[in-house]
Amino acid sequence: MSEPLILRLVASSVSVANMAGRIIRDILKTGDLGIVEKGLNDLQTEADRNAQKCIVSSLMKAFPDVAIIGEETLDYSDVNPDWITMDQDADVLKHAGSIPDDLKNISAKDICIWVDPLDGTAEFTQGLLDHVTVLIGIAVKEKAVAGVIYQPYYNYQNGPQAELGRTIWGIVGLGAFGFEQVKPPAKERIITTTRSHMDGAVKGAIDACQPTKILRVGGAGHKVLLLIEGKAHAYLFASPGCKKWDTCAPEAVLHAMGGKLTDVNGNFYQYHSGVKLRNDGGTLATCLFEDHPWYLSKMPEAIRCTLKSK
Ligand SMILES: Nc1ncnc2c1ncn2[C@@H]1O[C@H](COP(=O)(O)OS(=O)(=O)O)[C@@H](OP(=O)(O)O)[C@H]1O
Ligand SMILES: [Mg+2]
Ligand SMILES: [Mg+2]
Ligand SMILES: [Mg+2]
Repeated sequence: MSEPLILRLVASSVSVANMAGRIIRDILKTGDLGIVEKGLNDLQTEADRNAQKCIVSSLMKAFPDVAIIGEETLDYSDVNPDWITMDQDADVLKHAGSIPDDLKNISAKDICIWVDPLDGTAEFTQGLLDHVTVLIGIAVKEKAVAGVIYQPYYNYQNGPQAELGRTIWGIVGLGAFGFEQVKPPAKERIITTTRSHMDGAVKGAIDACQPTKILRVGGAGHKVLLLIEGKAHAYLFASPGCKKWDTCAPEAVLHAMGGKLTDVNGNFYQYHSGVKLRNDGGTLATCLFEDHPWYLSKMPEAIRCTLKSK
């Protein structure tokens, strides 16, 4: 009998995220990023385009009845056949006996896959390579239930011989894998936030939490990696900048390991295929779910009102 659909989706997503990571690294090696300005402070490179072509074409072929939404608007008529993979990661498939009951019998029509082929594009163009992640989030009905975060330049500080890349994945109710879970330092309050889009509201919300340290880094995926590895206590971005493809995979991985991601009013985002793309309510994520209410209680009233999710 074949493995449960949720596991096959995650196993395919892990394999295709690894291939997308190789595509990203190959483009950087050419030295020509093919940068297009989609809008103000909003870049797209050949790596974003080709990585998404690889991910969406592969997943569409493997799961033709599932909705897939990617960040980039693309023409899929010229996809390189070498970028289409039907591989399924064997280590993921080993978990077939531990799937939580509510995910055992999901239906393809209830699934939406959210793809950010390259999260941290600005940082990629600036050489801040560890900020880059490939994000594939899987939602069943409105809930983010599984996610893959592939970090293509993990280890790059260790020199040219170092093996690059790592895969983190999780399923809510099963667990999260591919990293060492470390609790954040008890006597500190480290908050990670945007490096590129700081404004009065973002700063006001952070200041209200009286952090001992602020880590300004790129990418929703990278910021959630800082949480799950205990390098930050909270990810706070009191701005409607993130989209559903930024938060679906990170939210699922975080929830799978005991953290929590909501808007700044404490509401969960919804991820069914008809939902609004923009996360109007901002982002508050904590690596320990029990810390979440404290951060919510510190949100200034004016910011909570402005960022009411619509
Ligand atoms: N309109 C608007 N207002 C405020 N902030 C915005 C806006 N659009 C994008 N952003 C922030 O820009 C960062 C990069 O966006 P993306 O994650 O969409 O980019 S990408 O995946 O790298 O292409 C990301 O912030 P970082 O957290 O610094 O990565 C987004 O939250
Ligand atoms: Mg982008
Ligand atoms: Mg993104
Ligand atoms: Mg992107």
